Amino acid sequence: QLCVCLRELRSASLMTSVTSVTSETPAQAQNTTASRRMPGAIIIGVRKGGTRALLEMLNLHPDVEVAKAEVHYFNLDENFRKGLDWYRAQMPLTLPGQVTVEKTPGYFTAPLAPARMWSANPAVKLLLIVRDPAERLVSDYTQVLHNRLQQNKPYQPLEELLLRQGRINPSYKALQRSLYHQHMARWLELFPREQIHIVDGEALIQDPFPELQKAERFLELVPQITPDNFYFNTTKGFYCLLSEGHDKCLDDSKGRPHAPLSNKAFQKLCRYLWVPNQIFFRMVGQTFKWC
Ligand SMILES: Nc1ncnc2c1ncn2[C@@H]1O[C@H](COP(=O)(O)OS(=O)(=O)O)[C@@H](OP(=O)(O)O)[C@H]1O
Repeated sequence: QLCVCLRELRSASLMTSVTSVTSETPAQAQNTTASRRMPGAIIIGVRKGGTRALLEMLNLHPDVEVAKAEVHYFNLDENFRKGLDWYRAQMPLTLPGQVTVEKTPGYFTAPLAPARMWSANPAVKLLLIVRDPAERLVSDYTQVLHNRLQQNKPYQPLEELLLRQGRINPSYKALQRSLYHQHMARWLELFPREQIHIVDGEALIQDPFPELQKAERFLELVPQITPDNFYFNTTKGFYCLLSEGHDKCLDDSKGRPHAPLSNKAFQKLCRYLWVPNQIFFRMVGQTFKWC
């Protein structure tokens, strides 16, 4: 009930600290004080990896409250300058014992994000959802293309950006974001490996429940999410969420048809990514079935 109440408070954007009205002693009342707390866990990336799905799925747990919008605190200087009080104010109301989770996929590739996050809270738990980096690149391009089309801006075909004189163009930004080992190395300089939980993005699409069970364990939550929280929506082509009689699918920006890329160019990309992927697998002690 408190959880439902909190959700209402959050959507009404009320004050930063609210005490429930009961006939408790001040100490008991303090225990039910809802306030905006620093995140106990952050989904740091990867962009287009399934970060929104993971956040919404974690939010099924009654002891998890999530920041609905991406906060971009540790990656954008203009937000970072606003300080930790500003950051905390972006968080949802929670009760003691609940875990606050935020997701900003831009953190993973931002050079300064690991050190900034470490100084804010070296004990914060990190979640990284990964996906085949070749597919991720195409999805990344598709999103940029969609935004440019909406703003009537010119755009280049993917193949033109990805290839220069028939070879993979290493300065293409979306390709750099897919070199997971380079970014991961920076996080592992500061955070111990066991403080970073890696979620398999493809597995989350195929069958979300087992991935959520692992995430619950990592976050030391009492298991509460069940297979009944998910159903496959044939129209959407993805699993959607069921909770307290409500169902929720992610919006149409998730699962868009990907921009075209010739099979030949895609194979070149896969070959290019093979070594970086092997380095990443070794670095994290986990392997994935990527192209
Ligand atoms: N259940 C469910 N419903 C819809 N979409 C799902 C789901 N699970 C994972 N995905 C995949 O999430 C991909 C988008 O990833 P992100 O949310 O990380 O994107 S973003 O970086 O925040 O823009 C999105 O990628 P694309 O298919 O390339 O659009 C989806 O494949």
